[in-house]
Amino acid sequence: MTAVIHCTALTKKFGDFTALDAVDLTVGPGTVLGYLGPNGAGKSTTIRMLLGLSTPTSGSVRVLGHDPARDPAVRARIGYSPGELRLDDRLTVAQTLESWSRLRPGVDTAFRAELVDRFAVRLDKPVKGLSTGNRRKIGLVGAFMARPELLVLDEPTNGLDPLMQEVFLDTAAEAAAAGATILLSSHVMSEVERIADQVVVIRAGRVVASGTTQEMRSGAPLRVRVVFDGSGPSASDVARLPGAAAVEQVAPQELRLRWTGPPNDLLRLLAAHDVHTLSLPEPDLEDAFFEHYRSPAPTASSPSVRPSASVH
Ligand SMILES: Nc1ncnc2c1ncn2[C@@H]1O[C@H](COP(=O)(O)OP(=O)(O)OP(=O)(O)O)[C@@H](O)[C@H]1O
Repeated sequence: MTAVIHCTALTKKFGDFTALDAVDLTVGPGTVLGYLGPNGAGKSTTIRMLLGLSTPTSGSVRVLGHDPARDPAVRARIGYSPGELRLDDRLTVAQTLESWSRLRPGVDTAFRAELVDRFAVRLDKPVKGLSTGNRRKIGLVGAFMARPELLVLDEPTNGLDPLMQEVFLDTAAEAAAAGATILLSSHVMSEVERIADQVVVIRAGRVVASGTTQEMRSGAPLRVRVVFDGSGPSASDVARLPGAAAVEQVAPQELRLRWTGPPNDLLRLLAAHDVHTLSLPEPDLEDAFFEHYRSPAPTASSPSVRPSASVH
């Protein structure tokens, strides 16, 4: 099966600065990929190369089997919602959507009208002076309206109110159900968790983790809270266990800590005491994500957790 996105050792330098460093990324058809990373991680840099808007310093990028910089026709098969949408300020919203529709084949005008309705877009407004959220909504209608094979969405909910975020998630889920491949760059874990099958986390231009949302969650530390009847183990005893981190004695009979891995050693230690309450909630993707923020930035000698990302 041909990958929809296939990047090999993708590298982008701006002068001496390496914004993206040998990223391998393979996204199979029909996959919804959450592409996550803190500010400046390299998400938009990757996206611009996927669209042929910028060329790699080294490495290769293939989108729908083509090199997007050499074969710009492939752009017509991609629905793109940029992080910052540039619009022609002389046009109205209706004229903007009409001009985009003329540029690309396959726009279903009935579906476009439905999207305008869903996203509560005011067609008669001049684009000049539109709010960030309203600009975002136009960009999303433009991305979805031709039912493209690949949707590349750069922080699509930035500036949207909660109702519109829901509309976006429903529309993206509908496109995915119809077989579209989606690359969703985001800071918002909850939305990624709702629709992504796979997650890739980049940081300082490198892939630091990748896997299914479930795998990401299971690799995340548990936030443990334990309250004892009587005395418990000392914080230093708990901190000596290899899975423990950030152990805090928050009250004479209460400990809080983060735990990574199977909790057997911890349970054995706790069982020697009289435990009143033990709370060990299921980690969520937010925890997994912030774990990658907290760990030291990757360097050449300490590469990523799983340095390449292959998701199908
Ligand atoms: N044209 C450019 N010239 C110089 N540096 C650039 C250029 N474009 C991006 N960078 C730098 O490359 C790094 C990655 O930027 P990028 O916009 O890809 O990050 P991002 O993950 O999309 O971040 P954000 O979430 O803030 O949008 C940043 O340090 C940025 O300052």
